[in-house]
Amino acid sequence: MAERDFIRALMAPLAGSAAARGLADDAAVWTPPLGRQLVLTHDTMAAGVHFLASDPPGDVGWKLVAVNASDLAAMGARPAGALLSVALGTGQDADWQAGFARGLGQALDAFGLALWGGDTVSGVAAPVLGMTVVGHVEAGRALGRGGAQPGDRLWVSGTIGDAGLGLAMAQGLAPMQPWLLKRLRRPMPRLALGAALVGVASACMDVSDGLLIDAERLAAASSVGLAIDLDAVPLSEAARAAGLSAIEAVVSGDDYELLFTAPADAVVSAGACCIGSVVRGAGLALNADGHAVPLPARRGWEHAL
Ligand SMILES: Nc1ncnc2c1ncn2[C@@H]1O[C@H](COP(=O)(O)OP(=O)(O)O)[C@@H](O)[C@H]1O
Ligand SMILES: Cc1ncc(C[n+]2csc(CCOP(=O)(O)OP(=O)(O)O)c2C)c(N)n1
Ligand SMILES: [Mg+2]
Ligand SMILES: [Mg+2]
Ligand SMILES: [Mg+2]
Repeated sequence: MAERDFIRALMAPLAGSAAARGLADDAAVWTPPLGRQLVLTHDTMAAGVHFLASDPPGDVGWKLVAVNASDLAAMGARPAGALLSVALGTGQDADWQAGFARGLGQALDAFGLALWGGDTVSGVAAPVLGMTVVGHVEAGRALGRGGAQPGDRLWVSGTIGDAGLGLAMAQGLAPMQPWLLKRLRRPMPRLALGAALVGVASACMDVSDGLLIDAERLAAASSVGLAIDLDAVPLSEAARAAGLSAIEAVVSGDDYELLFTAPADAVVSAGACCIGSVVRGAGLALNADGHAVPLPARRGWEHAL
């Protein structure tokens, strides 16, 4: 398919907002809501690194939107629009492209994002997808990683470790369980929770690389320590049945849950679990069954450059 046909046939139908101008101009033109601050983020997904080239293309499209929306959720932002970068190889034929567009469109709809534009290239050895998303918050109210105070409690949404098990399944290393595979391939960013945490959470981030490595980042940004009770880390029924332990769950990554702190007297919405507290000092202290647990050497995913 020619680049212009890809844009006309697959992308333009997803780009119905006035801001996108039918993808017929050189750029989008968007009017931000009065008095709101823009929140902007970008995440990349590369074949072999973030997904398998053999994954269903609709799932790849969904996940690209979801991981970006998750960073908006972490900031307490309301989603507005997205710019998409597509670099494809010969393995991504017309069927793959149509499937990708379908999953992408489903996620844009699900998370309230308009497709505003992007860029398309071919000829790369392995597909690489990038997305910039734009959201907005009430001015001065964006959440961040930096506000945790000693005495606050530490919370996490949903369940942790499901996607890591899903990855082992996708790689053929564990018996297939559709619900866990779905947790890897169709993550549900916690947009409603993030928005509800504005004015409640003292610090917030999403968990993409692993709960421990991400908690270390929150602790460092807030200049505090975090005491984490491994027994309190929420595991799904499916993960327990698969034999997952908490110490495995907290380093597995791809969770796209929210990790946040709030004052001890704050009313935290349902769907989150208290897993510890904010303390003076630095770094993480792990506990299980009332005993200190040494920090594992590998605490999550980090790209080596
Ligand atoms: N290549 C880059 N150039 C500029 N900023 C970057 C780059 N990579 C990451 N960042 C910024 O660094 C911060 C942390 O990025 P990252 O670890 O990717 O966050 P997340 O895990 O939430 O996606 C973000 O504010 C992001 O915008
Ligand atoms: C094929 C494959 N291998 C490994 C993983 C696991 N994985 C790779 S990178 C990563 C962390 C998230 O990616 P990153 O680029 O750091 O996203 P960000 O934290 O910036 O949102 C995880 C969990 C995967 N999802 N797919
Ligand atoms: Mg990122
Ligand atoms: Mg993030
Ligand atoms: Mg991210």
